[in-house]
Parts: sequence; C-alpha cells; structure tokens
Amino acid sequence: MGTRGSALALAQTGIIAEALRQAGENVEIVKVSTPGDRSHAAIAEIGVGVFTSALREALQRKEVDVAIHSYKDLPTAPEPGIVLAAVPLREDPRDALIARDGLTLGELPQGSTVGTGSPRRMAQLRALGLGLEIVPIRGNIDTRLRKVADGELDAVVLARAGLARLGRAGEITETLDPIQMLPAPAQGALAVECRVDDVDIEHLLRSIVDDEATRAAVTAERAMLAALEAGCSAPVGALAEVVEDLDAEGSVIERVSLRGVAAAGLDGESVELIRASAVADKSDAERLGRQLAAELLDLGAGALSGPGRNQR
Ligand SMILES: NCc1[nH]cc(CCC(=O)O)c1CC(=O)O
Repeated sequence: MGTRGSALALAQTGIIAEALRQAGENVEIVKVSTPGDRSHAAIAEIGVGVFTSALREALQRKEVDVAIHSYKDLPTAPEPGIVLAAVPLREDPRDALIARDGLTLGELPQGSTVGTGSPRRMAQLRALGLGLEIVPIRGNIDTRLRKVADGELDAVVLARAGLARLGRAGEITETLDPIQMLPAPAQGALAVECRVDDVDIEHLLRSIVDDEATRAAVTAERAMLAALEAGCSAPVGALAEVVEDLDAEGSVIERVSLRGVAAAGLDGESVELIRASAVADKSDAERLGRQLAAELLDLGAGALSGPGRNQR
C-alpha cells in the first residue's frame, strides 16, 4: 500500500490498512516521496498532481498495489490504467480556524493576519469583508499550526479532517460554517486506487472500505470542478450531502444536495463570489455536478478562463 510520507498521509493510510487487517488481509505500507513534499514553492505554481503523480507512478510500476490519496489533491482527469477502487467514509469536510487566544473569525480584529495558501480559502475569506490580512503560506499542518503558536500569524485556516486525523482537532477555535466557507471538492475524503487489471484487489477494496454515500457526494463535487475546468488549487468550493427525501408516492429516496462557489477571478484576489445550489437523485450525482458548474459559468464564473483554465 503506497502512501506519501507526511504525518497526515501516514495517518490516513494507517486507517485504511487497519480496516483491511481487521478483515484478515495482510498489508505492507510503502512510503513514496513526491515532488510536492520536496518543493517549497506555492502549489498554484508547481501545478496540480504534485502530491499524487509519484504515487500513481509507483502503482503503474507495480512497486505498490494500492495507492491512498487525499481525494481533493487528485487531478480531475482520469488516469489511464488506474481505477478508483474505493472512497471510504468521509471525515467532517469543513474548514477550520485555528486562531490565537481561542478567537473566532468574527472576533479577530481588523488587520489580523490569517495564513492560507489556498486561492479558494483566500477568496472566501476576502469576501467576508472582515478586513483580515491574508498571508500566503505553505508547509505541512504542523508547520502551519506552529506559526500561530509562535505568534507569527494571528490565525490559519486548515481542513478539519486533516487536523482530526492527526489528533489535533482540539486546537480548532472555530469550525467554519459552509455558508461562509465551502470546502474544496472532496475535502475530507480519501481516494483508494489500484491498477485497472487488478480485479481481485479492486473488489476487495470496494467491499471493505467503500462508502456509497461519500462516493455519491464526492462524485457530484468533483464533476462540478471538472466541468469548471479548474484544478485543485483554483478558487472553487463545493459541498454535497446525501439527504433523504420523499418521492411522489411518499416513499423515502436518497438525493444529493450540492452547493458550489467560484470566485470571479482566478488568483484569490477577487472578492466577488458566485454561488449556486441544486438537488438531484443520488444516481444523478455526476450530472448534478456538471449542471451546477454550467449554472456557475452562466452566473459569471466564466472569468475562470485565464492561465489556470484547463490545468487539470
Ligand atoms: N492540500 C493539502 C491537503 N490535502 C488534504 C488535506 C487535509 C485532509 C483532507 O482535506 O482530506 C490537506 C491540508 C489542508 O487542506 O488543510
């Protein structure tokens, strides 16, 4: 089972390995170093897939049989020869604020520094109009948290899921409501991949670790992202939830409810956000994502054209 060597990646891979071991399987974990781990440049500069392509190559070369990724870091374009065998039960997908002195977003004084390297988080923070100073940062979760502890920054915004998996959710001072901050498509979810011709392993992974509701939600979010032709570092947020509804005859059916946001500009400098939401049958998750993307484009997310367009 291949994984990146970061604390977060090892924790995530450990969860899946444990589930397989519980089911009686024998698992060996192999660390694969990626250019994303070695470079300190901004993610927007080094490009989509920096954390995931080395792992996929190790899979193709048969150095590993399974690859575990943070789903939100995967490019939207399918990879020939590789299949998404399972999408395990998702962690809380929301973003979280870790601020000095236990402060919430609303309590941070004007001019407070908030660290994030994500154009999506930058755009949504700016749109709140709180007068915060956004500081671009990179580095692993520990490095980012330390900047607040050391007093270098007043706050940072991180995925709740990553903090929870590292046992550091206790440092969160506010979990951000998706109304203020929509997460990255597939945030909090893992992607478990294997080689397309490895049917036994695919079946095994699907039967032990796949979660149907997570898969449907993430399918809608990622279809929206793909249709916007925006890569994982673009200012696009999406959150889908599987909800119970009644059909015309009054029977309970499962539907997918999807919310999306896109900044009018590509660089996170824009304060104008475009929002839309829609609901569809669970079996129509993919189409729902594409339809919401079309609506966002109609509403003006078309300004996403530019250097980042088609970068998948
Ligand atoms: N881009 C880095 C990354 N990839 C996955 C996570 C957290 C775990 C997740 O979202 O599944 C993070 C860190 C973060 O955004 O705070």
